[in-house]
Amino acid sequence: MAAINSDLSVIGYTFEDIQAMASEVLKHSTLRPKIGIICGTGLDGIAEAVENQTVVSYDSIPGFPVSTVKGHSGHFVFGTLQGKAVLLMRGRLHYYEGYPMWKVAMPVRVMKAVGIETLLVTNAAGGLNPDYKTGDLMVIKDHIDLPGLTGECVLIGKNDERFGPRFLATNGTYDKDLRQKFMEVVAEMGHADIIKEGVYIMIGGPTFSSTAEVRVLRMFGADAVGMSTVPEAVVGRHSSMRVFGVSLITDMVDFEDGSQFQVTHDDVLKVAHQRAQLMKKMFLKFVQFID
Ligand SMILES: O=P(O)(O)O[C@H]1O[C@H](CO)[C@@H](O)[C@H]1O
Ligand SMILES: Nc1nc2[nH]cnc2c(=O)[nH]1
Repeated sequence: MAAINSDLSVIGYTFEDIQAMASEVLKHSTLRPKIGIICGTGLDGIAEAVENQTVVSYDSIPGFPVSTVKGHSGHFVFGTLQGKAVLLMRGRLHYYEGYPMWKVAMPVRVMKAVGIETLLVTNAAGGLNPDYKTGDLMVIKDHIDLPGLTGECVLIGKNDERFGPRFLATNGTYDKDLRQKFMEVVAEMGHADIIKEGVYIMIGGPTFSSTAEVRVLRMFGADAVGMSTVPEAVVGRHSSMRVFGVSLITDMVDFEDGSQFQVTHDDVLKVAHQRAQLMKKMFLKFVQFID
């Protein structure tokens, strides 16, 4: 593998680095999945449903970063869901862990090189829309890339056209058919009451938002806030993948000055675990409809 970042005119991993990592991952399985799933904080229950599992630890892949956050275990899982080959990431990378933005989403390029065409992303998020409740699911219809708007877009740096175009349109990032199908699946399962569709805003973290910040995020038109997903979705689209995202609302953010409620990561994990089984069932049904 080429030395990572040895050429300072290149920000990030070269095309050859990514191909080498994908070859390393592919050595572990004869499956050739076209569906990739990134599990959000505490949301890797779906991995339990994967049959014929092969696990590939991130630290066994030369040059691959490791996840450092509780609730993100740090490996790929190959296997089948309802007979369909899938590749799961149990553990994502976050900007606040200290990784530069281009590194946060590099696993999506590895997934693309492995053959993934449809990327399903989950996350835990704080509810900003006052109509939402803890435990609701929000299908992401659009996002606000707050780091991107302030100069930390995931695509900053020299662009290799083999990854995708220099300039990327990000309207329509979240595939309309997939969104509709997920909503239908959830409604058929009798859970129409907990499913919403809304706008996800990414903040850098790791601080949860102050009350004044929450007001700004709401003014921007966001329905849920979190610290991930957007770089992955943008790189997914840059790689011509179909992208779908869903947020589990793990807490309602504090709208009132002087509120005593202060969310913790353990609160987030608790709600994620409470919803794990239901989300697993939803994904089992949903993947049946993905080509
Ligand atoms: O976005 P995921 O990885 O699901 O995790 C969310 O939960 C963590 C905070 O508890 C943050 O990392 C936030 O982004
Ligand atoms: N309030 C809040 N809750 C979350 N749950 C998961 N991520 C977040 C976040 O960024 N803010």
